[in-house]
Amino acid sequence: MSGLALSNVEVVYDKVFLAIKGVSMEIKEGEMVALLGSNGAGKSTTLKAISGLLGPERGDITRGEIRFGDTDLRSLGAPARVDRGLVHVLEGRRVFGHLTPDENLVAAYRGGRAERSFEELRDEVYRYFPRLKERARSKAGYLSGGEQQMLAIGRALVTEPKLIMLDEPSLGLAPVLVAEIFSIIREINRKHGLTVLLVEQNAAATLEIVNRAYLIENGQIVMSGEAATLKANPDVQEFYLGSGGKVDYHAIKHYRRRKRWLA
Ligand SMILES: Nc1ncnc2c1ncn2[C@@H]1O[C@H](COP(=O)(O)OP(=O)(O)OP(=O)(O)O)[C@@H](O)[C@H]1O
Repeated sequence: MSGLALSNVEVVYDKVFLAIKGVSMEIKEGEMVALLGSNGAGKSTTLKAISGLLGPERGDITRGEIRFGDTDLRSLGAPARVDRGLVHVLEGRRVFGHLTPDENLVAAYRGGRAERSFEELRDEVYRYFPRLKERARSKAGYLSGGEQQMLAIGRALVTEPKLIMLDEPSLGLAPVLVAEIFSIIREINRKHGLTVLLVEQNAAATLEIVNRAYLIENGQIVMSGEAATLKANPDVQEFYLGSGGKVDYHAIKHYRRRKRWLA
């Protein structure tokens, strides 16, 4: 069972700053779901709450429940969550720059706790990302931004995940590369039934590939639904897809009112 459910989760940083205000979300096994929102909306905080990485940031879950299958995640540390099949690809392509792609993958392999051999998992990563195989002997620090993102995803894949969380994989990449990476993620989701939670600011590209999405603003989920329904929603078009026409400054009051309504 690899479904994920957040129920009424609240996260506080430094004991005072309420960053996540009662977030509830559900991602069923095999689904590909997005969490969309602008800068500072609370997307990364939500992912860190799920993967158990809030501690080093002085963040605490002060309310709510996070379940993965039938496990309550709050009782587990971050490494134990990876062992359960939950992996988080952090924002910013964290790879070891002084190591080759092969060595980066070895470093992520779970050794004695893994079910499959390293070679098998590595070859699978290279099948998905053939560009990485071509660069297998260069230092990861010299790879392009897109290749580093592929390697970061590859490192997550060798942990044998059931659910992968990706924090803004499109950040700073050219649209053609975003399309390539998104389509590979979609293929892994479809062929291997890997459950995916994709955090993005790039709503237009994301709504093309996910089944469903949640929209987050100021630490609260303001809307959710099937990707096609959201794409057709005029508010989503205006605020997230930038296709609502030119901003009319006479209408700004109306815009603010609708924005408040959405929140
Ligand atoms: N370690 C931290 N300590 C204090 N406040 C934090 C910390 N990390 C994030 N915040 C605050 O929590 C809020 C949510 O931030 P978060 O990084 O989750 O947003 P985000 O939606 O991922 O944004 P971005 O797309 O810019 O990464 C913001 O107001 C941010 O300033």
